[in-house]
Amino acid sequence: MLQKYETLTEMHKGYLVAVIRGENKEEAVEISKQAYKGGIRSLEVTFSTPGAEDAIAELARTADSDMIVGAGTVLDEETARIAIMKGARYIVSPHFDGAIATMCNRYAIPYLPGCGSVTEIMQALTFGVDVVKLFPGSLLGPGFIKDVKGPIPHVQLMPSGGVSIDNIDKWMGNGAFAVGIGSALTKGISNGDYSSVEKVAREFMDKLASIKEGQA
Ligand SMILES: O=C(O)C(=O)C[C@H](O)[C@H](O)COP(=O)(O)O
Repeated sequence: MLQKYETLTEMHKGYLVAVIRGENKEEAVEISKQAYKGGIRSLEVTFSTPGAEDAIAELARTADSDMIVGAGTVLDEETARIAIMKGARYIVSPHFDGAIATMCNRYAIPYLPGCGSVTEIMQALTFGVDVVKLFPGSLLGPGFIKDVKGPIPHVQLMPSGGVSIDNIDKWMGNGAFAVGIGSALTKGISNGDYSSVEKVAREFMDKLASIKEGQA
């Protein structure tokens, strides 16, 4: 299978995408490692982190084979190219940008652009996007997915923004492809102690397992 589709398949299977926003490269790497220890395989290192490209390079270099390192908050195609060259396996942005889509297509890297309307979603699909990020998820709400999948059943949507342990079942129940989790994962960090990230990641993993069990 083309690596692009392996990446998306793994993201769907793992279901949780950790959105990593650090004060610096070291913090981004530490949060990523803790999230991975807690069971989350997909790590989206955001470019709001100074030195994000170095964090991506380090994680991609040392990654266990099942770690999927991607780049988030990618605002332009130049940043997308840097991230891809450093080893990012997917690119996420808060908005849709045709130039980023074109750059990602050139390297067969999945692009997950943030969209908040059906027009934006259709524009993204037209540019070859396979999975659209719903952003901000907290404003759109889980029902948005079901509503959009009425007229556009083939669309794959990954909400990000406001996803928590208390609403993940609703996102899943409405057909989300995967979910992005940022602040819920890092809110317990205090005084350089990052162990809370592993703990919260485990709680998300447990919650996911119990939702899946309930569905079976
Ligand atoms: O900028 C991007 O490309 C993003 O991926 C934005 C993130 O999805 C949200 O910032 C995460 O939101 P919270 O989980 O509420 O912290």
